[in-house]
Amino acid sequence: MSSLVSPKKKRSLPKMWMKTSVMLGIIMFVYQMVHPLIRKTIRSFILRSCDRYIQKFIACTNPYIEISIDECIGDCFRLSGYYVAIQAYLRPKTCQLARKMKAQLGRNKKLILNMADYEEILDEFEGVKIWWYVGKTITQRHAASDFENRHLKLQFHRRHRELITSSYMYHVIKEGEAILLQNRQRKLYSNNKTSWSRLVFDHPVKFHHIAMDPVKKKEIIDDLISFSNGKEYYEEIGKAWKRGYLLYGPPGTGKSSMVAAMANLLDYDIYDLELTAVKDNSDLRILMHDTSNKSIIVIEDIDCSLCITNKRKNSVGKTDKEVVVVQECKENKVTLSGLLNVIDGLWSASSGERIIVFTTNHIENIDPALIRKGRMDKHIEMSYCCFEGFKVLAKNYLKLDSHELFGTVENLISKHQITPADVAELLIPKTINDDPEYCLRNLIQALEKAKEDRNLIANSQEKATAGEMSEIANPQEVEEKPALGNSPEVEEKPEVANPQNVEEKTD
Ligand SMILES: Nc1ncnc2c1ncn2[C@@H]1O[C@H](COP(=O)(O)OP(=O)(O)OP(=O)(O)O)[C@@H](O)[C@H]1O
Ligand SMILES: [Mg+2]
Repeated sequence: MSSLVSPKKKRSLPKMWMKTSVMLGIIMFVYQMVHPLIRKTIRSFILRSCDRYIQKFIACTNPYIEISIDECIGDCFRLSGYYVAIQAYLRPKTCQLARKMKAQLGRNKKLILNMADYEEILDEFEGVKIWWYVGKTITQRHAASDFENRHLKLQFHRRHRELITSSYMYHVIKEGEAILLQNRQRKLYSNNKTSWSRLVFDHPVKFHHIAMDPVKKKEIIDDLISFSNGKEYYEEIGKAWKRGYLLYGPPGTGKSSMVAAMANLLDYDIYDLELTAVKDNSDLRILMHDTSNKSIIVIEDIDCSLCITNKRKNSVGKTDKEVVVVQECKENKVTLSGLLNVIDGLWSASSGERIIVFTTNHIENIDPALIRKGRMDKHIEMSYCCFEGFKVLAKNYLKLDSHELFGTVENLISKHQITPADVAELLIPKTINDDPEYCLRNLIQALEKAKEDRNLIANSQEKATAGEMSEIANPQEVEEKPALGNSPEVEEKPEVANPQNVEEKTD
């Protein structure tokens, strides 16, 4: 072999290497000498051109398509709703399949597991395999800090492009959002002048705790459920997806409890709007527009809230309480028309499902404009405790479905007005020795006392009316009374009342 290579060529090889090395050395030296910025540009140009060719090469040989979803949007401060929903959708599979996971503390200190960075899991949809992968890119946001922006990437074969883009992606987001909704921590918002502060809403009351006529209760539940499922229906009839409820009745009949039960049934937040804290109509508008979908906006005791009721406007013959309200009205500039405008504006401006609830002890004091159908679609009377309501409370508080004393309770409760709040209070065992029978007897005693009180009142009323009647029936007696001379006022009256008497005297 060695005889085939000429000695001249043998000598020129090391020479060539030397030349090339020198050339490379010079290039490297010049490259090092140029401005770092130019260096960076050259480097990224080379990388980009390589990357393009690499991508082209991969595209020719790789039949898989990728879609990526960023964790943050825009300015990197806002979490992408899609990302969170997809994470929720993948969570059950993550727990089953992922080898590396990240743990977070969620609602009620529940552990939430998500895929760790660079982890991959497999999903299947209508027999098609889809790979999900978590990646991240690091961007320099400030000189001092780098920002990690994660993304979820899904990979699938190009022959399933149509299925994935038109069905699978929607399926994932819909499922994910449903999971999020189920697990979300609901909020109770309360307002100051222009903003809301929030607390975790964790009221345990459900509809089965509410003591009321079961037929009426079912009607309300059906109404709420058909409202919450009625997106398409509301669209079809061209009506905003909103519903207004007016709850009225004496104190302690369960109006506030009903609002909490509604929120629990529909899984909504509650905005407890205190109108007396709001300065004027424009602040009210700000507050109302700052409420979110899937929420109940409740204005408690609407008749006492502001100068927006009939009674407050015509405040002749005011009671002390009313005087206070009228004084407040002068300072407070939220008006009835302002409230109506804001409610109607909110109805037309927002697209999601919302409920507004007014509660009152005095429906007769509310301006009809405020509660007309269309604004307050359903008027619900919360009334005194009936026997069916008592049974609900007995079941809740005493775990009793029946008892020999139920008959007595039924007999008494149908004749005497007692609020569910009072019944509930009487049925709660106060000491460890208070057995159900003791509590029932307490209730019976209270009902019997109410019966006696009512009889007493009725008797005294009867006497009073009998007295009045006899006064009207026998007017002479009335005239004669002054003659009895029992009071100084009566003594003076005849002289003024009967000028003839005076004349007679002078005669
Ligand atoms: N219908 C009811 N069913 C079950 N519990 C009730 C009912 N009504 C009242 N209660 C009990 O009484 C308490 C007070 O009731 P709630 O605050 O709901 O009454 P309200 O009608 O809103 O009174 P107010 O008009 O004074 O605001 C509740 O916490 C609950 O324990
Ligand atoms: Mg209340």
